[in-house]
Amino acid sequence: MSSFYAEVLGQNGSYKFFLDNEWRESASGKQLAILNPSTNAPVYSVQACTKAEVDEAFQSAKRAQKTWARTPLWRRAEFLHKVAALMRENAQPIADVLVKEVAKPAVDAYTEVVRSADLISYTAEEGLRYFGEGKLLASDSFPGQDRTKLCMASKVPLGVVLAIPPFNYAINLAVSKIGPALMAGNSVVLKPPTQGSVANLLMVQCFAAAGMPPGLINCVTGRGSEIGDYLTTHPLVNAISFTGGDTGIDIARKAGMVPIQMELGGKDAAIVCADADLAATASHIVKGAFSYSGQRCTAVKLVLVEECIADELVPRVVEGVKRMSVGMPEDNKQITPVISESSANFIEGLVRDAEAKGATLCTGPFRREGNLIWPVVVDNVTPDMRLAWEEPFGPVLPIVRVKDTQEAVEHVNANRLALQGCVFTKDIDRAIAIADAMETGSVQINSAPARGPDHFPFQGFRDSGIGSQGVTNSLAFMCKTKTTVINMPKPSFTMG
Ligand SMILES: NC(=O)C1=CN([C@@H]2O[C@H](COP(=O)(O)OP(=O)(O)OC[C@H]3O[C@@H](n4cnc5c(N)ncnc54)[C@H](OP(=O)(O)O)[C@@H]3O)[C@@H](O)[C@H]2O)C=CC1
Ligand SMILES: O=C(O)[C@H](O)COP(=O)(O)O
Repeated sequence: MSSFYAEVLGQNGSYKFFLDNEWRESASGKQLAILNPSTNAPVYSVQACTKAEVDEAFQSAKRAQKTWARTPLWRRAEFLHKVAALMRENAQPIADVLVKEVAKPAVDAYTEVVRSADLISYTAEEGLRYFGEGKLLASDSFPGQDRTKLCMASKVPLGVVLAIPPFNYAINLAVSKIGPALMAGNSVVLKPPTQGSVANLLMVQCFAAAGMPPGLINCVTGRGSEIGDYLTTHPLVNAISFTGGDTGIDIARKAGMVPIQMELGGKDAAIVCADADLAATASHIVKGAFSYSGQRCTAVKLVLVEECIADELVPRVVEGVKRMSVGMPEDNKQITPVISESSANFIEGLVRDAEAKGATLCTGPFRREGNLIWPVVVDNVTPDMRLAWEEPFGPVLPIVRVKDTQEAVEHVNANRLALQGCVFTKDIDRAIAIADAMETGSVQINSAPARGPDHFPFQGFRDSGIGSQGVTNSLAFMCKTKTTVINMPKPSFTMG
């Protein structure tokens, strides 16, 4: 690894954590092993930070925030542009680490880092406009009021933001929190996913090298199950931005009066109408379901197809899936090992449950070597099967044959998860009617679900989230409104 990262790695081969612009080893003396999903062997290790170090991280972030909030907006933007440039320069080493930590195909890992740099640049520009404007309200628009009060509504920072991203977009979902938080004048305590920690530490080095004031971002490493509660209930937390699974529901319950932004799991369904272009639909479904081996919150995790065309659609999907390459992320295969052995066991359990209850495995017998699972298309899934409702987060695509689109919509709306969905039809009126009836955060018409482009609003309903992301909505989350009212002795009308 280049000298750019010399300070990040300790002499004992373990990666350090970052506090007050210093790379440090934890006083715990304990390191966490990160297993390479492709081999299940340790590949890196990081510090298991102590509660005292978490306290220090928050205290230092609190100090830094006071100064940062007084830093002119254009300087905040200038800083973020420098970070983005450094991330582009260092995209390859960060991507190489992602390949080993989370088994993301090499090209996709690189794309994620570049996309993240672009997100930072966009946030800097959008933030300049967003925070550069406030509102002036006059009292006489309210019934019975004279024009004696002028109200200035401005956007002020929240304070210290706790950012917790998941493994699957460890860099992109870290910067989608950090960028808006910093533009708004907040400081950040970052708790990276354990698998994805080293990539996050290298990313933090890009912030440090861009001239970051001490404490503006502190990055503490450790297992969520060990230090998670301590972090999320810390008295110095002023906001939490979390992306992950159902853990987020527990965090939300405990958060109290702290503003939270939650992006949680999904069970994104593709509704296929009888009049859809089946070749294009099958191609969107295959890509949507199996990119990064289905480990995307926005992956197609269920197909609901009108039964009159199911026998035409399913073979096209299966044909596409059989063409996918399976193997190691370094070789840039499309299907790579899933994140962990326990995840692979969970995915296998869902498939076995469906098989035992009479579903059809269209891609042949279930095949798995370690964490590598060959892609599975499961047809004739029925509502009594777990696959009809649960999120596999793996390369498995369940297909439910429905009598009509009303049954499909009812199925979508009965799930506790409600992130995205999509509908395929040539009839735009029908597409709009179905999209309106689907009670999910987003609906794509004639394409698979996707988060990007990253400035689009992105939100989950029900157990899939609280609040909305996308650059502008995240900027809005990262601030609060403050009003200052000018009271005048008598009504005053401009130019009046
Ligand atoms: N809606 C969306 O935008 C997205 C949702 N997701 C969802 O995320 C899930 C997969 O990601 P995964 O990383 O496995 O999710 P997890 O919920 O397991 O972990 C997410 C993050 O939370 C941390 N964490 C774990 N326990 C706690 C705790 N008690 N308190 C605070 N933090 C904790 C993890 O750290 P550690 O790694 O140390 O356990 C990790 O950094 C899927 O359900 C997926 O759908 C993923 C991407 C986007
Ligand atoms: O959270 C996720 O899984 C990703 O943000 C999905 O992003 P994409 O849909 O643009 O791949």
